[in-house]
This record gives sequence, structure tokens and C-alpha cells, in this order.
Amino acid sequence: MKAVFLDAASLGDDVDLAPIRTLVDDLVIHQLTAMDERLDRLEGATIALTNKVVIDAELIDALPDLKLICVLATGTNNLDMVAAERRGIIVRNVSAYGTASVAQHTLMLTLALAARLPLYQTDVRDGAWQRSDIFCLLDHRTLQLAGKHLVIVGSGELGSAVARLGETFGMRVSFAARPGNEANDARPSLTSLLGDADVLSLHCPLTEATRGLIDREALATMKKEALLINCARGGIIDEDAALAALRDRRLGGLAVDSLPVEPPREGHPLLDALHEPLNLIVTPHNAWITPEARQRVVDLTADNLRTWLTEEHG
Ligand SMILES: NC(=O)c1ccc[n+]([C@@H]2O[C@H](COP(=O)([O-])OP(=O)(O)OC[C@H]3O[C@@H](n4cnc5c(N)ncnc54)[C@H](O)[C@@H]3O)[C@@H](O)[C@H]2O)c1
Ligand SMILES: O=C(O)[C@H](O)CO
Repeated sequence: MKAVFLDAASLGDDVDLAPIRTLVDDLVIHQLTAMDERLDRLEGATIALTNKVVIDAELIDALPDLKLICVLATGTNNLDMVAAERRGIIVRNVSAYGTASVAQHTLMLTLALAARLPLYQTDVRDGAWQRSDIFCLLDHRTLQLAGKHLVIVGSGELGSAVARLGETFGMRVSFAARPGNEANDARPSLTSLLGDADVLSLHCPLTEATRGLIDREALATMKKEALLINCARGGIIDEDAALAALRDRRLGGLAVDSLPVEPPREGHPLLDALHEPLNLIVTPHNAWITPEARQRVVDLTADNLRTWLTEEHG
């Protein structure tokens, strides 16, 4: 049975792939796979392993032998799930591999934005402290988290962990009802929570339902001091609208760990804006990358493979 791992490099070179290797005899490991190499490499494969290589309907339809797609990530937005289901291909992702890593990264971004760290760091770099009349700099209003309202979209593994951290910092936490499902959801709607959020943190998958969830209209209802943090996927917020709100002082801070296209080869307005005096942080989709979490991705993928092989062959 042929298995092909399309993008092993995306896990780093310090993870031990042995748990996967021992399960499949004919395992071909590619460090990277370009879009036009996917078909050739997956030809005849029963199992495809991918972190971020796109597996779309056209590719799925061209691979009659494919039975299992293992996603070495939680997010499956690089896959056409409908096409896979139509073909009866099983899809297995990994969840809860890096809860501590992503939650600490989200908290780090929240704390940094609350402290206006990008602004004060720039001021200190530019000599404003040395020129100050008083002993400190206090030009940018910081935000005490204790007593403030943290609103979270997505009450799964990561949203729940971030909620616990928020509570530790004395924040009041609300989960928003799933947009479009408010009638069957006891939780308050996102619309009703937005105007009271001091921090809005996104932990839902990118789907057609969540694309552009935090758009111009949503941003317009938020407090002008509110902090917006997206450690989920680029495109869940309208990044251009969020940047405009930040520049107009209608948003207190913006931190994103993901952009709509990754890597952002063609650039992105948020990357250019890092040169402006804004309370803005962009991290390179690395909330998940602690060594512990990356190894756990491999171990959980091996569990997924083992379970499927047992179900398939006994
Ligand atoms: N930045 C990173 O390094 C990193 C790492 C891991 C995961 N992620 C992203 O974070 C997302 C969440 O991860 P998780 O482990 O918490 O997943 P999870 O599956 O445990 O939780 C996702 C939650 O979102 C909810 N949800 C689904 N559709 C929704 C919608 N339309 N509106 C609101 N909520 C909705 C689900 O009901 C679930 O509660 C992943 O899908 C992935 O895109 C990012
Ligand atoms: O979805 C995930 O698990 C992260 O994006 C890392 O791949």
C-alpha cells in the first residue's frame, strides 16, 4: 500500500517520523510538493499525508486509488471535504496536539496588544524614552485585562483553553453562538456580544460560514479600544477592514497569526502596515510550533493511520 507524505518540511527537521514509518511499508516522504507536482506524486497512492498542500476536487477525482487523507493539522481548509466525501475517501485530521502552544501564543498576543507593546517598543527604539520629561512613557493607553470581557468564537479545544487563561487573568469570558445557528444555541449571538467585547479571539475553523465573519459591519459595532486576535485562519476576518479600523483608531489592537495566502509571497497590506505606528502584530502562522506540539502531530497521525489500517484490514 503506497502512502505519500507531501510536505514533511512543514513539520521541521527535528520531529521523529518513526511512528508513521513503522506503520506503512511503502511510504514516500517529500519535503515539499508544488501544486503541479501533486498528481504525479500521489498517482497510485492509497494514503495521502498533507499538512498544507491543497487537495482539491480536481486532484481527488484524478486519484482513483486514494482511500485515506491524513491531515497533519487541525484545520482542514486546504481540502475539498465535499469532494472527498463524495468519493468515499476518509479524512482524518489531528486535534488537541498543541493546545498549550496555541493558547499561550494567543495569550502572548493578547498581553502584548494590551500593553501596546508594538508602539512602546518602537518609541524606545526611536529614542522617545531618552527624550522624555518624565521617568516613563505613557502616551499609549494600555488595557488592564482583569475585569474586562473576553469574547471567543469557537468553543472547541483552543477556544476553551484560551477561555481558561482569560479567566486566570480575571477576565469575564463569553462564547458566541455559532453564527447561523443562533436559534438552536443557548449562547448569546456574536452580534449581541461584539459591542461589549474588550478582547475578541477567534478559534473557529475557516469554512464558507466563517469566511469574512469579522467584516466591516462587525468591526463597526466593536468598541474602539477593543483588541482583535486571530490565531485561527486568515480570511475569518476581513483583514483590509480591520487594518482600516486600526488606522482610524476604531480598533485598539490587531494581532494575526495567519493570513489568507501563506506564505504571503505577493505581500499583504498587514505586512506593509508593520512599518506604521500601529498596535499591530503579525506572527508567521507559528502559534503551534513548539517541539512538543509538532511531535504530537506525528504521534496522533500515527494513531489515525493505525486505526484506519485496523478498520480496513483487521
Ligand atoms: N495558528 C495555529 O497555529 C493553529 C493551530 C491549530 C489550529 N488552528 C486553527 O484553529 C481552529 C480551531 O482549532 P481547535 O483545535 O479549537 O478546533 P476544534 O475543532 O476543537 O474547535 C473548533 C470549534 O469551532 C466551532 N465552529 C465551527 N464552525 C463554526 C462557526 N461557523 N462559527 C463558530 N464556531 C464554529 C466548532 O463547533 C468547535 O467548537 C482550527 O480549525 C485551525 O484552523 C490554528
Ligand atoms: O491547523 C493547524 O493545526 C495549524 O494551522 C498548524 O498546521
